[in-house]
Amino acid sequence: MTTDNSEFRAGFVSFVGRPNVGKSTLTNALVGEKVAITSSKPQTTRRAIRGIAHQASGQLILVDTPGMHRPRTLLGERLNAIVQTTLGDVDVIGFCVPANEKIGPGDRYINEQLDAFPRAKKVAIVTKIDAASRPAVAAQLLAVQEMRDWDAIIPISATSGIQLDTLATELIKMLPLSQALYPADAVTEEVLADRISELIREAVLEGVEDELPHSIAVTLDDMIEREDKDLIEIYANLFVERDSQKGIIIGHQGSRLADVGARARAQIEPLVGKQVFLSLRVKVAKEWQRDPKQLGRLGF
Ligand SMILES: Nc1nc2c(ncn2[C@@H]2O[C@H](COP(=O)(O)OP(=O)(O)OP(=O)(O)O)[C@@H](O)[C@H]2O)c(=O)[nH]1
Repeated sequence: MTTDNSEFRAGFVSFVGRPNVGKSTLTNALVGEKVAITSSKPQTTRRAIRGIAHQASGQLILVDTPGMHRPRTLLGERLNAIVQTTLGDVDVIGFCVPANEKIGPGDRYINEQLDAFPRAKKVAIVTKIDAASRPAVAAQLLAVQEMRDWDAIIPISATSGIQLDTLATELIKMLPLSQALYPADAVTEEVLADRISELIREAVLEGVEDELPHSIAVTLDDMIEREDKDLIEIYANLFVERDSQKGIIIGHQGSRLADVGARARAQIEPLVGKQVFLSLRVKVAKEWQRDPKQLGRLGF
């Protein structure tokens, strides 16, 4: 290991930004393994997930937060509280803004919130540069520069792998001198059950209508390692808010749910290194986003 190197740095970095700007995709690209779920639906990240990116010069511990936005429900308030606690603790905050969308009120709101964390270095990351023309990227870099006195401004593309090493190197330079905080092969601290739940949520979100994503929560009832076979049995619940949503998820004669199960299994099997039997049950928890008791039960 490189821990005896006196120049080695290690610390915590969190990416913030409007929903859908590419924070989870960036986390995954830096870590090189699927640790945070990504989705084309906004606001799908609900937990502070840690991914760890290892470089010769240091170790970046990535704390993935839910999207920061003006809260409208109790769930929204709790999510914002998670963001506040997380950001109070990190060495660097990476403010993400996509190259292919104009800076708007949502971006400015988040930028203003960053004043509350004077300890953290602040880096602007212009994401998705593969999806914008060169002049548009240049214009976005200028617009971002006007927002505050950043410690660095770095354009990247997570999906095309552009400038990811540069970003990692620059972020590591801003971390404190420290020996490695995790073993070199660690990619995440999140417990297996949480990662499995997130993969199931991701599978459910694929191809559903816009109103649904906020209304889905996944809990695991049980995970049983079979002794007679190379098999893990996973029993999971999908919570929705209304009966009508239950129908959407299950689909005609259970066809959608079967697809969801197949997609989730394909993601979970490489993670656990075994065959997976997955049982999904769809349940209705009325208005769970507004009910403190239910939120607690569902792990928020
Ligand atoms: N073209 C392009 N698309 C990207 C890039 N990074 C992410 N995306 C897409 O943008 C969408 C949102 O990405 P996510 O990583 O889920 O965004 P997020 O900011 O984590 O979103 P929330 O979890 O909702 O906060 C997905 O459809 C990604 O495939 C990129 O570098 N280039």
